[in-house]
This record gives sequence, C-alpha cells and structure tokens, in this order.
Amino acid sequence: MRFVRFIDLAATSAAVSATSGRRAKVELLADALRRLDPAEVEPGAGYLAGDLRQRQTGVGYASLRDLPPPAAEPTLTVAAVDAAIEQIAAVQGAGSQARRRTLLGALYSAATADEQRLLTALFGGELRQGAQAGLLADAVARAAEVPVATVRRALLLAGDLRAVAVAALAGGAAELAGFGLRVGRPLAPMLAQSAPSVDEALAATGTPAVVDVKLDGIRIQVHRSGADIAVFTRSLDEITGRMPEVVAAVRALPGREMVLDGEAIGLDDTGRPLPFQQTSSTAARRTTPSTTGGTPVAPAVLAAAATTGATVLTPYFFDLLHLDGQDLIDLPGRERWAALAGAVDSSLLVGRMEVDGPEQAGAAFAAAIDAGQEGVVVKAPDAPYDAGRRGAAWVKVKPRHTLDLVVLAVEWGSGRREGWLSNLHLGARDPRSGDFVMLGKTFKGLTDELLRWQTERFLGLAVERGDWVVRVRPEQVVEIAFDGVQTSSRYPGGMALRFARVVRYRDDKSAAEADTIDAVRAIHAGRSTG
Ligand SMILES: Nc1ncnc2c1ncn2[C@@H]1O[C@H](COP(=O)(O)OP(=O)(O)OP(=O)(O)O)[C@@H](O)[C@H]1O
Repeated sequence: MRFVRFIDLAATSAAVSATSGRRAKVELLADALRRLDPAEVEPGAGYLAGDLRQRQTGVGYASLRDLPPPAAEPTLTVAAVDAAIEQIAAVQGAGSQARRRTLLGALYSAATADEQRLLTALFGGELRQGAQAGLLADAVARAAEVPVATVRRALLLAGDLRAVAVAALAGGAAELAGFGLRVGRPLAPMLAQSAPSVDEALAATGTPAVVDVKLDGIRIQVHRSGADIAVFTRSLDEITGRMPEVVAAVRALPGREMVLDGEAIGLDDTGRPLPFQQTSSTAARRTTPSTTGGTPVAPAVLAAAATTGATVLTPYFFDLLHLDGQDLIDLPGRERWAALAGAVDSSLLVGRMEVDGPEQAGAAFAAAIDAGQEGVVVKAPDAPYDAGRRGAAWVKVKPRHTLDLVVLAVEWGSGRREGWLSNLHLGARDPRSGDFVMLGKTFKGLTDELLRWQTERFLGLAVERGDWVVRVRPEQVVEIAFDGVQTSSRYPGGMALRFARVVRYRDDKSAAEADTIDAVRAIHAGRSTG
C-alpha cells in the first residue's frame, strides 16, 4: 500500500478553488483520485467533495478555536487523518469534550498550516456544496474511465458519492452496474414538470395516460427491511420519528423488503385534506428523535393523537421502487403500479384514473379539485422511475386561481413605462363595511395597449394625484391570476396574493360584484380553489 499524503489533497482542494474552468477542476480532482490507495478512496473522495465519512464528529466551531500551531513539515497520510477523525467521532460519555479536544489537538499539531485549513473546512462543512459533489462525480468518471452517465446513475441510486467512487475506481462500469437501490438508503425522488392545463400535460405525456390526485402533503420515501422502517423526505432527510402513522401502516404490510414513494397528509373529520400548513406543522411539532426500526413509539403517539384530537398524518402511495429483492425502477409505471397495488392495501393507494384523452383527464382533474385536492399529476404509464429527474413523464397541473378585484390606486411607471400609470393596487370587497381591503400590487401581464388604456381610465377616476401614487375611485374591476394567498403583515387584511398578474379588465362587472375578502380568506385557509 502506498498512502497518499494529506497535504496533496489539501493542495488539490486549494488548486480547485483557485481554478475557474470546470474541465480544469475536474482534471485536478481526477488526478488526485487516481493517486489514492484503494483503502483511501472512501475518505479521500469525501475530502475532495468537502465531506467527512463520519457524519457526526461532535466537533463544532467552538472546539476548533485555539488549537496548536501547525507543524512545519507534512507527515499525515489520508489514512492517518481518517483514523484520527474516526477516533474523535467515537468519543462518548463523561469527559468527552476534553477527550475530543485532546485528540483534535494531536491531529492539528501534526498538520501543516495548509492541512489545518482543509481540516477546519471539513469539520465546519464549509466545502460541502452540491457543485463540489457534481464536479467530483465527473472526476470519478474520468479517473475510472467510465461514462459520466453511469456514475451519475449510480449516484442517484446510492446517494453516496464516496461509495460510488470506491466502486468506480475498484471495478469500473461493471461494478457500477451492480449498483442497485439499497433498502434503507434513500434515493433522489422523481420530480414533476408543471403544465397550465391537463390538455397541455397530456400533450407532454402522450395518451393513454394516468391521472393521479395530487396530494398537498409531505413527500415520503419509506424503506422497509423486515422490522426496520425508515421514512425520508424529498430532500432525503430521515423523519421516521415524526411519522409514526406511516411506520405503523407500512409495518402492517405483508412484504418484507420494500421502498415506497408517496405523500403523507392530514385529513379532516370528513376525510378531506387539510391545508398544507396544518400537515407540515403537525409533522414539525413532533420532535420524537428519529429511529430506524421497531420502536413502540408508533402506537403510543397514535393513541395520544386519538385522545387529544391531534392531526393524524395518513400515507398515500403512488409508486413502488423495490419489492423483496427486486428493483422496480426500470420497469414501466403501469407494472410498478400493479406491484404496488399487490403489495399495499387499496386504502393506501393514491387516487388514480386511467384516461385516453382530454375529456376523461379533465373529468379526473375536476373530481380531484372537488374533493379538495391540490390538483393532479398526469403520468406516462410506460415511463421508468427517473430518480432525481424532472422529466416529461410526470406533469403536475394545479388550478389557476383568479379573483375579480378592484383597483384602489395606481403608481406611475418608471423606465420603459415612464409616463404611464402602471403598478395597480388591488383590493377585495369587504361586504360588511362596503370598503375595499388591499391585497397586493401588480404590473405583470399588462400590455402596452392596456397601459395606455388604463392611464387614461385611472386619471379619469383619480381622487388624489400624487407624484408617485394616484388614488382612484374604487370602480374598475380587474381579473387577477395568482398562485396562492399568503399571510402578510404588509396589508390590512393580513394576507397577500402570491405572483399576482393581470388577466383582463372586467368592464362587465361593477365593484359591488367584485370578489370579497371572505373569498380570499377561504383560499388562504385552503378551502376553496378561487
Ligand atoms: N400522485 C402524486 N404523484 C407524484 N407526486 C405527487 C403526487 N401527489 C403529490 N405529489 C407531490 O407533488 C410534488 C410536486 O409538486 P409541487 O409543485 O407541489 O412541489 P414543489 O415542491 O413545488 O415542486 P417539486 O417537488 O416538483 O420540485 C411532488 O414532489 C410530490 O411531493
């Protein structure tokens, strides 16, 4: 064995930061990878990606202060650094802080100034960025002489760059091909594109298609291996301890090994979905430490929830990625669904309809919205599970919210819109007082023609002509599209529209027919689709 000096990795790391071209960076990293002894690839690839193999070291910023002065000569190998960090991470129990500091002191006193800098960056997580991991994936491909796509696929499945580097450098493409999904280790979930209508979604997926209800809850990837169950989020964080209902539901299934993809959501007494905020705050309030495995926490928390009336989070699954030793991700969606339907109780399946055209798809969309759901996800039935990708095989469609609001004031435009009345102040009617409650402003969606028209119109309605804002009689109704209603302290109603844009002026409606603040509150509470 010929271990690589830690100083060489410190030099590579510094050189990569100082180089601007991506290819040059990849080349530097590939060179460093090639020189690592097989036993050092795991920690070494991690250092190059800015990551420690030991996830928890117990070393915080405070313990990195006032450490010994650097050594004059480099003597550390990558293997020695890894062994020292392993020892530090293993410290436990009484007096652990002092013991950790002693070990840390010994490591730092053996390190040169450059090496100390890299160590501190690694302990502090300063180098841990997606970009760095992306560069290293390319460098692994280069060093191992395998296609980048092969490395990336293994990475999506394994989620662990160090393991992929080890396999690629030891056995090349053949070794990487054996990289299946591993139960217990999360993989990047497949994502959806979005379309403004089901018709456009179908144009992307093709027909026939399936239309899933889109639940506005928390994405869950559930891994079960015997009695061990782990739940991961969309960003691959483990939240097992916060999802006792999900654990209980999956534990009751007959399969031994499985990886399920779905959504957890709170429901009201009638079985309709609760607003997302309620689902997410329910999960956030549960601080139960995450546990992988058969703990009795589930029934206890469930019983407590039942007696206190607290929200229960119900899982619904839409995909099955692994079942009893077989990876399913490369199978067509309809085969994965058939396997899912055979593996879980039908009450745990997301609502799905097969459609052969726009008419059926439109009906499925309307039914989902009627049931209080957020929208639908239209899926191509033959597509594989594209981990980590946002392909055209899944397309989400949400209803467009629109409201007819009243213009309360307009701001003079600047730049290209100088001289035109541009930014509209929008209000909803308060049916009790007859006043209008401001909800936001927008100049989006206004064409030049509309700007001309509205300048004349609002000067005619002006009651107060400021240099900046012109207040108007609240008479002009405008149809506004928006993405949602959020809580806001900026406006008197405590709510603001997200991404408001003008659809058209409604000359056929009077201000008395404009939408009310109650309608806006209902959308805010997630009870209506506007
Ligand atoms: N039946 C379903 N099939 C796939 N995804 C679904 C389904 N129901 C709900 N979802 C959720 O919808 C999400 C995508 O839509 P949404 O716009 O709500 O999420 P986002 O966080 O804005 O975007 P994204 O997750 O696509 O980056 C998925 O990540 C998943 O959590």
